[in-house]
Amino acid sequence: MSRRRDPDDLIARAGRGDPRQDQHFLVDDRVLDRIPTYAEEFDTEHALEIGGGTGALTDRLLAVADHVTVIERDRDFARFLRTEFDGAIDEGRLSVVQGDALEVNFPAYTVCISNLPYGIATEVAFRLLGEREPAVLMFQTEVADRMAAEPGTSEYGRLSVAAQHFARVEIVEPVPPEAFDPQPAVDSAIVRLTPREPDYRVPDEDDFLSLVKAMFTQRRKTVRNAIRNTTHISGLADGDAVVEALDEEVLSRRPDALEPAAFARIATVAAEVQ
Ligand SMILES: C[S@@+](CC[C@H](N)C(=O)[O-])C[C@H]1O[C@@H](n2cnc3c(N)ncnc32)[C@H](O)[C@@H]1O
Repeated sequence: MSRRRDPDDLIARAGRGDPRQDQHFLVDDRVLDRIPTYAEEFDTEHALEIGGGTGALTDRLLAVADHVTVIERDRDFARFLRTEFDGAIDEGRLSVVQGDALEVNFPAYTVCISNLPYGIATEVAFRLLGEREPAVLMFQTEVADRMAAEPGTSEYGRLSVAAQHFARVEIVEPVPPEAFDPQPAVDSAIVRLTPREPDYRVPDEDDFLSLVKAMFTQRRKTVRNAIRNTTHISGLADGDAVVEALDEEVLSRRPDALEPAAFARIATVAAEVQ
């Protein structure tokens, strides 16, 4: 790779990040250089970056992608990115979108590679999962662990089921606070999401995710009670009918022990009896 921009130089010119705005900029060149390598097996024709900041990662993405779209909420950093990368913009290789990543439309990207703003990382993850495109994302470790968690663990929850439903989830690198400026109060980890078809079917994706969301509000109850108590969240018209149609084996388990396929089975039975 040719010489990339120095992250400390970028901060010196763009200004330091404000932690209250989720602005923790990567300053460790080795981590910055490694991030695109985790996407080597993916189509990097159009990379989406959420939260461009001073552009240290944008610079690395421009070295591997034909086109990069950066979404940055902060007006000053968005303006800085447009000036700093005016050459790439003139060549038609970079688009800078100033706005909130939870609100703006995503372009038709082929891979998302981002050091996410942690305050909205879980919501962004749900949004990205629905896009069914590959991703390499920096999260705080606690969120990365939840995505990769196995049934029966305290980290296992709605995010685990959704992530594993859409993708193979791999934690590819732990990243310490010292890699950032300013340093976050938490440890971080890079997660790779490789889209895949699950080995089970769901009748309707939205209904499945609503059911999972509902059941995890009662994660330590039995499945029987969780189904009955959460119809206002799951949208099930008749929770009792669903319970009656399910086997005792699943009804007596707890939602936090159910693998994604078991939630899919409940969603299938629910669709049949509604
Ligand atoms: C953790 S920093 C990463 C910056 C840069 N990519 C890097 O790696 O150094 C997150 C960036 O997301 C931006 N941001 C925060 N909330 C955002 C939102 N809702 N939508 C888009 N960008 C946001 C912040 O201004 C900040 O620049």
